[in-house]
Amino acid sequence: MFYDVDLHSRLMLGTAQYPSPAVLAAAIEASGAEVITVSLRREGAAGQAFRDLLRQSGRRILPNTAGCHTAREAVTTAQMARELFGTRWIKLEVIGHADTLQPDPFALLEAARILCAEGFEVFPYTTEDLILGERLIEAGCRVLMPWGAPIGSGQGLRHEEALRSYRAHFAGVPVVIDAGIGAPSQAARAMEMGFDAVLLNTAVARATDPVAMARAFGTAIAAGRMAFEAGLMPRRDMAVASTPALGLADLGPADLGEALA
Ligand SMILES: CC(=O)[C@@H](O)[C@H](O)COP(=O)(O)O
Repeated sequence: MFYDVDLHSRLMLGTAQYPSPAVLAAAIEASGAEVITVSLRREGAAGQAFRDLLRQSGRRILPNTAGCHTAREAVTTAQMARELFGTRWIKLEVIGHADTLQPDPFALLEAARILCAEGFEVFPYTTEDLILGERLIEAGCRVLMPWGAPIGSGQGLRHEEALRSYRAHFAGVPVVIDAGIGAPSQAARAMEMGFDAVLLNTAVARATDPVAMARAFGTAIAAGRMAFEAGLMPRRDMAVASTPALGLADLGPADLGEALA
């Protein structure tokens, strides 16, 4: 449940950097994603044609504030997005660092407070910091989106242990891994760890065949979730024989002699 919306697909797909609008449309279709995210600043919600393409996809649109560097910019962009797309959903990105594209935690929290108070349903792109997560919840966010790795890096779950703690700490909150996912196996891993969804863009848009890659991600994410729900076996440090010893002949020295006679 993401702000009282139940989704079947746990993949949220970005719409930037595709080789053509036709490939984007086909990738959305192949992915099975029910939520697509669009950047107002990067695409400039790029004209009517692009918006029409997104609407025709029939998917729920999650506008995002990618490219914003201050709380003020992000708030204004969110307000524009609400007008343009007629949605209260907003993926809130406030970038603090040009190299790492990592979130600015202070500006993020400031913007989240303002937007939640204005009735927005905020999906905050955040680090895996637990205290920041708590403050975002206090501000009114009902979803958290920690990064897997820096945007566009394809590194996967860079701080897996921290993300594991994050998942456990916010057990009752929908948590989406956002950014840095490079391969379907990494997305499946996130799902196996119990995250609620994965948001990604570059790995599909920049694939040699974006449509096939979108399908691969959709399948991997569904499989990862299925594995989580099936209950993964505990990881062990030592070997444990998988074949039961029960019922095996107990060939002591005497029996052995007989058997060989
Ligand atoms: C599309 C979008 O919202 C990005 O800012 C997002 O965080 C995706 O990151 P990747 O491109 O690394 O998947």
